[in-house]
Amino acid sequence: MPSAKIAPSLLSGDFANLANECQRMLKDGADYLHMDVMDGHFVPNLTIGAPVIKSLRKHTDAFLDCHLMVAEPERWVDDFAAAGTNLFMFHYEATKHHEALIERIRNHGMKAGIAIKPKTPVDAILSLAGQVDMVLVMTVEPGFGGQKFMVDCLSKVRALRQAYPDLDIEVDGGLDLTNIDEAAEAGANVIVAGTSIFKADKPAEVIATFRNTINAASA
Ligand SMILES: O=C(CO)[C@@H](O)[C@H](O)COP(=O)(O)O
Repeated sequence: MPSAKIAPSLLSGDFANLANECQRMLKDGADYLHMDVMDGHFVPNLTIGAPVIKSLRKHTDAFLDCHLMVAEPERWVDDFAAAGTNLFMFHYEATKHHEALIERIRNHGMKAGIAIKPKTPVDAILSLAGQVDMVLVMTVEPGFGGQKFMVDCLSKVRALRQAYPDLDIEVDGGLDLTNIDEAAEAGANVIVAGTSIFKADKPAEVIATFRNTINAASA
């Protein structure tokens, strides 16, 4: 399995101080910055859009892992590419035109990712997973930080890892020091975490433990 990448979710950071929060996470060892984009339709919450990514890009060269929890993700490819997004992660449930969207994202110079909600079976994306740079298995219902980790979702990670030994498989939602072992054992290598990193006394130690646990499982 590929090496660990730890992606703090800025949803748990201070939105009024976003550039500094990103720098803080990078200094503490983050590999990616996970940006949660919510439209109030696909999920019952509203966060940021491409203008914020564009502003942030002026402050950092870091890998921006943008998770679009939006209806009609096709509408936003141009804007997010122009804003400086590295990876455009869309939801399987949000479109019927998966392959065309993957191609369009790539043609705009971004990496492409596909995400599934907890109730979506893994079979829905088993073949599509071979066409993307990263798959995201949600381990909470998308929309809010601070929810309880849904351990049952790890069976989907196991199935994906078995089918794709070299794929980046991301998990997101409720990840913390009590469940990172299970996520690692299932085969996840990209860890998104908001609450457990931002609320920690020493975020750098949490990030390091996540990384060591994933890398130990893949050794
Ligand atoms: O996409 C989402 C929620 O929809 C996540 O990225 C959360 O922001 C993760 O936060 P924690 O569950 O780790 O607090």
